[in-house]
Amino acid sequence: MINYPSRVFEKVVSRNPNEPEFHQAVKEVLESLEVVFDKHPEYEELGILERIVEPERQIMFRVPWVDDNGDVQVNRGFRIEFNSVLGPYKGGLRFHPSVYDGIIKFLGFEQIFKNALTGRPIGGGKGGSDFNPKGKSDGEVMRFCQSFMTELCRHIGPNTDVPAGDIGVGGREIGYMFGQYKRIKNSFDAGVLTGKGLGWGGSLARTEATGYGLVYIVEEMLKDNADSFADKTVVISGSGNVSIYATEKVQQLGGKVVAVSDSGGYVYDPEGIKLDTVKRIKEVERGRIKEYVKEHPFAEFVADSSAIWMIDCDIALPCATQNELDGESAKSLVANDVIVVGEGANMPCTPEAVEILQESKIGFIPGKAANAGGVATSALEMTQNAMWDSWSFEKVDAKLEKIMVDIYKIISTTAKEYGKPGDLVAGANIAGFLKVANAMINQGVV
Ligand SMILES: NC(=O)C1=CN([C@@H]2O[C@H](COP(=O)(O)OP(=O)(O)OC[C@H]3O[C@@H](n4cnc5c(N)ncnc54)[C@H](O)[C@@H]3O)[C@@H](O)[C@H]2O)C=CC1
Ligand SMILES: O=C(O)CCC(=O)C(=O)O
Repeated sequence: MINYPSRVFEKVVSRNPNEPEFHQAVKEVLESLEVVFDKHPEYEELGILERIVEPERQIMFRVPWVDDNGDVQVNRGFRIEFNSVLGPYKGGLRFHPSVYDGIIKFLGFEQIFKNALTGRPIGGGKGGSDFNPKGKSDGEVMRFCQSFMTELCRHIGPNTDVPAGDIGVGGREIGYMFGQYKRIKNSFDAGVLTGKGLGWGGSLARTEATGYGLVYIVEEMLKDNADSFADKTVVISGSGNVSIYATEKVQQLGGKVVAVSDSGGYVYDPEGIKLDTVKRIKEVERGRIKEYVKEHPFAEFVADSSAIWMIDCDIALPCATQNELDGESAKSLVANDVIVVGEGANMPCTPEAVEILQESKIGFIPGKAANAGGVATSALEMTQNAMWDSWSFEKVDAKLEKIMVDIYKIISTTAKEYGKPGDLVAGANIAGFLKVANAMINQGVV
């Protein structure tokens, strides 16, 4: 007879057809949990898995807006409120043309366990739209965000569901959405969104948090092996929020980042990436990374973003998007004697890549632990909002660092306890699951 997680997985596939990313995320978690059910038959008796894979609520809505030519455009909006057993639904909004319910569902599912690992009282959710902000004017982005929030505001609130940014959603978009929420509700509910501007309820260090947090947890793993980032050569994909601030922290710790990318390709700068240039191109001009080589003649641009993993390095940090690092890329990292891969993005490594990296004994930290610093700092922003207070950068950063060190300890200890020492995928999935499952038992069948 097939075991409990496999039976639940089969049902997930048949009830959610054509959603391969969601299947991938669920499969990885359920496979890790097989060892848990031998010790805890009560989870099966209470249908914990059947409930955990089913979102509490899924919202899909029309987002009509008018472009600069006066033409009406229609996009799809999504919010998937996955699990609120630990606190209000919490997770970002992604604006990208690839968005459909399968992507939002995989991200929302990951968010449940990630948020549990942070130790903060936050449930899991995610949302977004197939709107493509690339090439849109500020006015178009504003009108889109206002229309998106006109519907979303019915479903969110500081104690209900608290969205934030993700791919394609940064400070500008959060500002437009907050303005529209406040206008409709006639209420300055600072805690309804995180990633806000510093002058109106945002937290210092939230912008930096995901990238910094990633580097803190990787540094902790290196420390466990009597090593550090100093003098390490590092490759970081993407050149958005997570990548930029991971690069900044690696550089502060004495490492050399030699390559970053966007969906058009990567730049390789053997002298070390000049972060000021990347910040200007991406954060101010909203341009393409290939512009970098115009200013730095020793750098090279290669119009193939996936080839970034062929570059010789010590540490690889995928910080762009799901499934960006496949089996071939993993083989190349192994051949180049990489020592650690830390996932800054959500599910950036394919299952085949994870298997290859783990079999080769490369230190591997999965996204739900490695990129948890962003949402953890969002929770710190919610705390400050609830207290009508704002903390210094140093205070928030110190809390973030401690949260990341604690996550590393929890996931490595849990992996050992369940007979899988060094397997941080299992450690993260099991530790996150136990916290959520036990709270679900306490709260009854709801
Ligand atoms: N922003 C946050 O606080 C958090 C983000 N994440 C995850 O980190 C990843 C990146 O998110 P952000 O930096 O916030 O988004 P962003 O929109 O600021 O940046 C995304 C970057 O990835 C690049 N990109 C997209 N597809 C690519 C590809 N195939 N190859 C190379 N580059 C590609 C884009 O050009 C852009 O530079 C996503 O997986 C997101 O879910 C995870 C935790 C928190
Ligand atoms: O800060 C947040 O709530 C969102 C973070 C996020 O979307 C993520 O962890 O993937």
